[in-house]
Amino acid sequence: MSLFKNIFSSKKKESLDKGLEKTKTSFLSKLSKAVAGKSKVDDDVLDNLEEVLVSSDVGVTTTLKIIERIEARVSKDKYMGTEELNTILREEISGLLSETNVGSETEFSVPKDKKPYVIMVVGVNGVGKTTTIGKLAYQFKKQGLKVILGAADTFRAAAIDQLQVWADRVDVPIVKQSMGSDPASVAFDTLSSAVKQDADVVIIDTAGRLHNKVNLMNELTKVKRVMQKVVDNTPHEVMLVLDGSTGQNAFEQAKEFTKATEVTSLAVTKLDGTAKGGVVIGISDQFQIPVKYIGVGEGIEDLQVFNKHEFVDSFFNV
Ligand SMILES: Nc1nc2c(ncn2[C@@H]2O[C@H](COP(=O)(O)OP(=O)(O)OP(=O)(O)O)[C@@H](O)[C@H]2O)c(=O)[nH]1
Repeated sequence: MSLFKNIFSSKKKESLDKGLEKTKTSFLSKLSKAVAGKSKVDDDVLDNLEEVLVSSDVGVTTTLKIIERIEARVSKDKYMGTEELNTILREEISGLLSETNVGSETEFSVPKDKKPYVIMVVGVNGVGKTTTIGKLAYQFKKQGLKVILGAADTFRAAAIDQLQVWADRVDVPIVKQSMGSDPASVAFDTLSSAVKQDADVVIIDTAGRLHNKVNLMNELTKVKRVMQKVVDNTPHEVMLVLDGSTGQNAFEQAKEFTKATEVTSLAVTKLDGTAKGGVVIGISDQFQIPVKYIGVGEGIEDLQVFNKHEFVDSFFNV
């Protein structure tokens, strides 16, 4: 590995460790309480562990899966000391994440055979959608790719303004219209402009009003249909942004959005500043949709490509 890559990975690790600090501290302290005074993993310890995982936002279904696996190991090995629990939990969570086809990437990238590569971003207000688009544009631009943003969240003027702020910050072009205009028309203009300018990546912000699912579904369907008039088979990626700090709410939003449109990737934001980072484990396990990115801070560099091995390492390394 080159020196540059080494420096980069250690910076990434540092920022991931820092981002997951609250989740980790809370999780490990609950875990040590769960085994306090016990030398062997028994039914009581497993019950406590179940509570720890559920209260760490791993989600009930995924928690039960993990508990069942540990139970099976305990009954096979006959004896398991509580001091081994951390290692065993780490192995089981790693194993669980390895079974899904997610989180093996380590670098920001877009397929080279799709130009422009079109990402449509969905998610409710306030989850960090605009920030994630800005951070992503920054990463792609850093690689020398030509990026264009489309402000198709025309429902609120603030959404357009915020995207403009990020476009200025990253220094990439943005296509926008006035508030209230047709999002599909903005998407059309953005793609046309991308084709004309020979852009590599297009990121389209859309409104995510969940209070009326039928409207949302119709709107997203229309945006997609209109995009396809300009570039075949677009969007190539529909990315749902979820706020990790909302824990179980993020699960609910994932369920609702996947009903309204075909979501192909997830970004989980605000993992720093929350103890609910376990949500990434549950979401990765339960939705057959890759968590591609995680937000670990408000800064422009604070978006990471989600890698399950790095995540589990950071989670369990004390
Ligand atoms: N700590 C932290 N804050 C974040 C992260 N991602 C976004 N935020 C903050 O979350 C707030 C909302 O982010 P926006 O990007 O404006 O959210 P949005 O989903 O576009 O919401 P609207 O603009 O209201 O539609 C901002 O204050 C961001 O700085 C993250 O990974 N960590």
